Amino acid sequence: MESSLKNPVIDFYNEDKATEDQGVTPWTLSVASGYNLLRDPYHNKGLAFTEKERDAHYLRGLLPPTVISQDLQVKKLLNNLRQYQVSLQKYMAMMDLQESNENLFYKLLIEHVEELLPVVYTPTVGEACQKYGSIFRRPQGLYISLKEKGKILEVLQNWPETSIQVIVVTDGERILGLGDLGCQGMGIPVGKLSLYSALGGVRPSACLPVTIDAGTNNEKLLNDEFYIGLRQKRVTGQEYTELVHEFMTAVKRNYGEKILIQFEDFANHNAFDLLEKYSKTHLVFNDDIQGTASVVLAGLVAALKLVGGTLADHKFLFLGAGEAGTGIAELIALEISKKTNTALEDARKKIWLVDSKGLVVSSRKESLQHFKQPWAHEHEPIKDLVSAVKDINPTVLIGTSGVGRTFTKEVVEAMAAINEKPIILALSNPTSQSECTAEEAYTWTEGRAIFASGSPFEPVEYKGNVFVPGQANNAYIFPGFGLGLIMSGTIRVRDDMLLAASEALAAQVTQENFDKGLIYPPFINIRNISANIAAKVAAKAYELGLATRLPQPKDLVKHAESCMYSPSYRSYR
Ligand SMILES: NC(=O)C1=CN([C@@H]2O[C@H](COP(=O)(O)OP(=O)(O)OC[C@H]3O[C@@H](n4cnc5c(N)ncnc54)[C@H](OP(=O)(O)O)[C@@H]3O)[C@@H](O)[C@H]2O)C=CC1
Ligand SMILES: CC(=O)C(=O)O
Ligand SMILES: [Mg+2]
Repeated sequence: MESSLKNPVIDFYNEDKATEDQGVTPWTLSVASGYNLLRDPYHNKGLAFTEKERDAHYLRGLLPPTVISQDLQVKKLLNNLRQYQVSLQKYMAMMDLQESNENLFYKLLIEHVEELLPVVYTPTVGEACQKYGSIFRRPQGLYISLKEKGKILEVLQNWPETSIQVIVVTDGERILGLGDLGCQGMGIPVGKLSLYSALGGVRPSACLPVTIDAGTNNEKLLNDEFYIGLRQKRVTGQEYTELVHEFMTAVKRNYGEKILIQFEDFANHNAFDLLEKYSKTHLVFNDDIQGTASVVLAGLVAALKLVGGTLADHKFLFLGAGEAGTGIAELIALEISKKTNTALEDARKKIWLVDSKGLVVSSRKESLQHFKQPWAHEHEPIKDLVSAVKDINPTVLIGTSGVGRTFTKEVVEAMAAINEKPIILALSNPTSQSECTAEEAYTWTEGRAIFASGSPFEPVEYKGNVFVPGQANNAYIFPGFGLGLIMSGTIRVRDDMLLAASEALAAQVTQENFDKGLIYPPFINIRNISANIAAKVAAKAYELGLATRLPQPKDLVKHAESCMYSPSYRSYR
């Protein structure tokens, strides 16, 4: 990748802002041209180069004579993608496009987000990570392994872009509900950052995917000849801590105080501690703990319109007491506590969690990990979920176990027996790990469930009615949340910002959505939704005195929209 990357010759995205915010030179005389221009994914337009551009940039003869519009390119690519029967082939075609013509990739993704989200994100990204070694073509992010220990700052400087605003980092130990995929977890930061740009409008060149390779305990990968990571067991303790700390320190040193770092798909034995440790010194958030919490709270608040009552009137039961489960539980409790002016401990009493050993109860407290302890209420032990449902009588059942088909017919029927409109959220990803399918949820509740899942399901026909399941995925939150932090120059994340994001998302659910039983707005409006989320998050940051970009813009929604990356081609002078 040559210098043209850093010195675009185009009417650069939001030039004035880019200059002011990131110190980028907006105009430069260094011109990528000819063959190199066609090989430069950031400036390539393929057949859309105009006659004048072909003359000016030495492209004559390098392209066939026809000139087509970007819209026609999108149409052609969509037609081509639809020919593939296998999702992974679609994924690879999308990755090839991203690596050959970035603007076209984003235009296609933005304009057909509902069709293509399952391709670049869950569920297909899960399979892509499992097979990442076999399908690996070109690096899409930075690999920081134990081999780089002691020189991580230099490694960061190898990345061709300098004005990075957001990093998504994983160590690959808990990739979706697929377990430890080691270095091949890279598909997740790459996918998440594609959504930062497509859904949240963060400039693609400001995004950096990172995978920390501290080894893997996945024997299958260790024995796989195509595995791309270190062939050793994971390091733990001091060695792991030092590696991550060196990375965190180098990132701040290289990119400054306002660089946003999103932790993604770390195992829970590291995730909570890293969040706690670095939230004091860095702009960090954990998507699985906090982003998920914000999206689920939004869905539940919206669902109140369908089921009635306040959040405090409901009772919540989780299958899975890890990052997602306890993260969501805590934000629900916080919201209830704030809204009803009650103590957090009392609000927590409305929430129950089941882990692999059964209901989390006080008699287990000594042996529980610290993040489960606030949920260890007084109750006799219960081993299985059906008994827990029958005993606790929840109005809301949330799956965050990472284990598929754990909401059995008996469990769902028990929910339906207790509730007129049971709220059932099967959040585990990818589709194979979903606690139940949409069809099961609607059939077993005779069409009464309010259902959403982490990975998408098709609409279901049941007794002549069509039920449209929602997608409860943190993808609704993190792109807009990140945009809000970046555009306001915020330096720390606070729970109140997550609540603000949640409120903004819930407010985007329309009567038309409710009439279809939906508790989330469709993804088709996501850029508008993200602008609203960004505005609320930024407003909260200004209110808390954590935003550094002053003065505060008067209309934050308009400001968010004006900051958003557009994938339309610019004309090359
Ligand atoms: N929809 C969305 O936006 C998101 C979805 N997720 C999904 O949520 C799932 C869990 O992620 P995360 O919370 O980070 O994972 P964790 O590993 O932190 O937590 C998993 C929890 O599930 C429990 N568990 C595992 N197996 C069973 C079982 N058979 N019965 C009951 N409980 C069980 C574990 O129990 P124990 O503690 O005893 O081991 C643990 O408490 C993943 O599939 C992930 O893809 C995550 C983030 C966002
Ligand atoms: C969606 C997501 O972040 C997860 O499943 O881990
Ligand atoms: Mg995740």
